Amino acid sequence: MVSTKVIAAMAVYSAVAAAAPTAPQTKTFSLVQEAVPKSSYRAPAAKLAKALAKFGAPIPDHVAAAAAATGSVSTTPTEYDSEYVTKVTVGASTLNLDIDTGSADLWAFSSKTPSSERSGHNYYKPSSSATEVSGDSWDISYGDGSSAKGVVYKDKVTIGGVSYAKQAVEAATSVSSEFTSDTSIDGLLGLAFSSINTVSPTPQKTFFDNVKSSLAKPIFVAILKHDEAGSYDFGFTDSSKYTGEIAYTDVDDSQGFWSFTADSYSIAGSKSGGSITGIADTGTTLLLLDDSIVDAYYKKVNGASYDSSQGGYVFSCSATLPTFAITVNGHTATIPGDYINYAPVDSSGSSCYGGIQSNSGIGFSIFGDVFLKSQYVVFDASGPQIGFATQ
Ligand SMILES: Cc1noc(C)c1CN(C)Cc1cc2n(n1)CCN(c1cc(N)ncn1)C2
Repeated sequence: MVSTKVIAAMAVYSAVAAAAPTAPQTKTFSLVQEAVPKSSYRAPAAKLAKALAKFGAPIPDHVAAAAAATGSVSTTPTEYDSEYVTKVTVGASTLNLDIDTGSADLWAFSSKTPSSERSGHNYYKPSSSATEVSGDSWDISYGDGSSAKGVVYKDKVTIGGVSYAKQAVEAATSVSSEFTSDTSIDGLLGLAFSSINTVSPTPQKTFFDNVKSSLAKPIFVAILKHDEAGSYDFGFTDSSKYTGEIAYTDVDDSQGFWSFTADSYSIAGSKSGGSITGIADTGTTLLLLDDSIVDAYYKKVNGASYDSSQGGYVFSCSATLPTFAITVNGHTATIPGDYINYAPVDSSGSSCYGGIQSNSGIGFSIFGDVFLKSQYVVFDASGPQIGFATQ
C-alpha cells in the first residue's frame, strides 16, 4: 500500500501541489528558468595526456590518473520505486541521497537543521576541512510542495570512488515536513545543469560539472531498476549493462534540464503519435505526459477512470496494462505494462494508481523513474546529448 499524497502538479519553482489524500507518494518536479551556454567538452587532463603522447613524451602517473577517473555506486529503490537512494560521502558523513537529474542543488540535513526536523536522518557535519561560503544561502522548492533552505560549505564529496575536494554542500537550516517524514533520504544530489542551482548570490556547480574534466569520458549513466538495486556510473559505459546499441539525441540545456525530443510514441505497440519533448528526471517518480496522450493510453485500460480524489487515473489492480514506448533516433524505448501498474492507492489493494499521469499542462513531459528504469541512460556533457539503450 502506498500512503498519503499524490502530487499531480508541477511548479515553476514554487510549491504547487494538487495533493490528494490517499494516492501513492510520488514526486513531481521543480522548474527553474535559467539560460545555460552550450558546452562542448574535452577533459584538460586528457588533452595533456594526448599532447604528451603525440610527442612521445612520458605521461606522468598523476596526469594519466586524472584523465581517466571512473566510478560506480549502487542505487536502491524505496517501496514502489518511488525514489532511489544512493550512499554518498559528504565530508566525514555518509549520507543516503536522492540523485536527481531534475534539479541542481546538493543539499543535506545538517548539524544546522533543528533536531526536531532531522529526527531519523543522517546529517552533514561540516568537517574540520570544510569552509563556509560566507554570505551565500540557498532555498529550493519542488513540485510536490516540499522545500528546504540553508547555508553553504565547500567540502570533499565522493560518489563511487570519484571525489571532488571543494564541492558546494548546501547545509539545511530548515526542511519541510515532507522531507522530515521521509527518513529514506538525507538530502538530494542534483545533476541537472548548474544554471539552475539556487545558491545566491553565487550559484554553485554540480558535482558532475566539477568532476567531468577528470573523468575518462564526460558522462554519467543512470541504471535504475524495478524493485532491485541498480547503479550510477561515472566516466564510462558498460556494455554488460545494456543490450543492442545506445541511441543518442541532442539535449536542449537552455532551461537547465536534460531536455530531449522523442520522435514518436506508441501504445500497446501501435504507433499512436508524433514527437514528445520532455526532461529526463530521476527525481520524479512517474512518467508525466500531455493530457491527450494520457487519455489515449487509459482508453486502452478496461475500467480505468480519472479519480479527482486521487489526482490521477486509477484502475483495478488486476488490470493488465499495455506497454508505452517512445522512439529516439531509431531506438524504441519500451516501458513494460506492469511498470505502469504503479501501486495500490490504499490497503485494500483493489484500486491501483497509474504510472503514467498528466504533466498538468506545463508544456513539456517529465520522463521520470517509471520510464527511466526500463533504459540504460547516458547523460553526456559533450554536446550535450543523452543516450538510451534497453536494459
Ligand atoms: C516519502 C517519499 N517516497 O518517495 C517520495 C517521492 C516521497 C516524498 N518525499 C517527501 C520525498 C521527496 C519529495 C521530493 N523529493 N523527495 C526529491 C525532490 N523532489 C523532487 C525532485 C524532482 N526532480 N522532481 C520532483 N520532486 C521532491
